[in-house]
Amino acid sequence: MTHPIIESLRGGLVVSCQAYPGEPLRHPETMAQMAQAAVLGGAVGIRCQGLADIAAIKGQVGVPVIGIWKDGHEGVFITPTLRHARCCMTAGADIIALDATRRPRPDGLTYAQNVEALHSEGALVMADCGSFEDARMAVDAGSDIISTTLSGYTGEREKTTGPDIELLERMVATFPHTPVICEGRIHTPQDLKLVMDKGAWCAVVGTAITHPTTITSWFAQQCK
Ligand SMILES: CC(=O)N[C@H](C=O)[C@@H](O)[C@H](O)[C@H](O)COP(=O)(O)O
Repeated sequence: MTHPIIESLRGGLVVSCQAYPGEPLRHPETMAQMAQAAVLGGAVGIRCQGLADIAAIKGQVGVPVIGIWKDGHEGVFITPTLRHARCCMTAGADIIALDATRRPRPDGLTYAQNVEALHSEGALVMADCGSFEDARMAVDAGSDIISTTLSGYTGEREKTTGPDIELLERMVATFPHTPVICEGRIHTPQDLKLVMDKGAWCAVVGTAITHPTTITSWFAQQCK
């Protein structure tokens, strides 16, 4: 049976609210306000980064929160170790998203060992995959959700202009018993409709909703 928290995301839009060190919106309260605004617009879940943001957002919204902790910029950096994952749990995340590539992890544990430990502690795990082979590994490891998050960022898949539809379709067709989230480069409502039509359990949109600097640049480029 699908866990009620995952069931509540089915068919809906999850909004990723993230701002990075040095960026003007980098403040937990600002991200919590962003998350509240997204929920008012119809988001069924929020994805967010960093312990302070997870806690601030959990304090303000009733929808499930997918928590990550990005540490570093190279190799495995999305919730790279079991320690990072446990901290996300403690901060209040309902679902912990982890890098689910087949690359070595900084603490020497395998992805499967992370899932096993987190499940024994009551967490739900979302696998951020960069390829079909990652998705297979993540399903074999017992992930609660698999996603296309890292497609185009790990060298295994070309970085498509929009979402990686080909990978999404293959994951949906091959793993019918594991919810597949489409995440990454969904930039328009039309992109979102397409990924839902292709069988995504739900979709995560970040930049196109919550990163005004990038959105502004899309418009500004048209003035040059
Ligand atoms: C690759 C990576 O680090 N992705 C991150 C994962 O949390 C975020 O930077 C993205 O904003 C998120 O995946 C949503 O994608 P998009 O912003 O394209 O809608």
